[in-house]
Amino acid sequence: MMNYSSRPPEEPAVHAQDLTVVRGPRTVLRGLDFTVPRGQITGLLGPSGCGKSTLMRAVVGTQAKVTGTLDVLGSPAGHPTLRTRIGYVTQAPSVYDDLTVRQNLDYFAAILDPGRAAADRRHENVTRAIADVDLTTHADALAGNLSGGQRSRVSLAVALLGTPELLVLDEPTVGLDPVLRRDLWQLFHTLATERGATLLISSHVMDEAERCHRLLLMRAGGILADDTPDALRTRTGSDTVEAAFLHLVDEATAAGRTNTKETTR
Ligand SMILES: Nc1ncnc2c1ncn2[C@@H]1O[C@H](COP(=O)(O)OP(=O)(O)OP(=O)(O)O)[C@@H](O)[C@H]1O
Repeated sequence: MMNYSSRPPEEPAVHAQDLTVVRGPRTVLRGLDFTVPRGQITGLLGPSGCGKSTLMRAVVGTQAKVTGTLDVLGSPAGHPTLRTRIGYVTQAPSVYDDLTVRQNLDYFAAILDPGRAAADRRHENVTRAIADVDLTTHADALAGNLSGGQRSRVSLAVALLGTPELLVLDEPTVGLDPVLRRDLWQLFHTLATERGATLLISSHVMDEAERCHRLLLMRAGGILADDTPDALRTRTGSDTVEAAFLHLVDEATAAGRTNTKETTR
């Protein structure tokens, strides 16, 4: 179990101020301010191309041309000490097709926790991670013979190996059937409530927003809202987060029109 006793309770897992990212000729994220609280699930939602993956890459330290402030678990994003404290799952499953599920995990476990003395601990961690993602009955199957959803779950199991404090998951439920999606969201809640992990999860499926403790709603490289699902619904007088999002988009578009009129006057 992780020990958080030395950090102040109010310190967020992620703190961004004026976060800006340029990719190629484009400014993809424009001066974002937000925080991600510890021990909760924060959903990062918005339409395709709005900058969700870029924001996640910045948080895990793999994105170039990042300016502004971006602190992660008390250190600047990308700091070497963060490598073992963050689990990151990209949209493309990163598994070796010619290895079984268990062999894939054994391989990554050996990198994280090397040496003969750690063999028993590695075995335990690998078995737990495989069970966490519900692949115990497929542990000896070649990854190349698994379905797309099963391969994504192997990637997730790899990210769970080191018991990370912060899990950054880029669209982890894409292509999964409703039962698996529900089971994965149950796992995410268990990781937050029982293991104290912080989860930052992107999705463009609005019904998944209802399962998050907090939401960062994004649009066109900006943050449209940073609130709880309940507060968003109440503030916009909407029944669902999807309706709240559309309301906020209309509001932002109308405000943009007003600004344009004002500046062209
Ligand atoms: N290498 C690049 N050079 C220039 N622009 C890029 C590059 N990679 C991504 N972009 C642009 O940056 C923007 C944000 O991309 P990003 O992948 O972060 O969006 P996203 O919200 O994660 O989308 P999706 O939900 O489809 O994965 C997009 O408009 C994309 O076209």
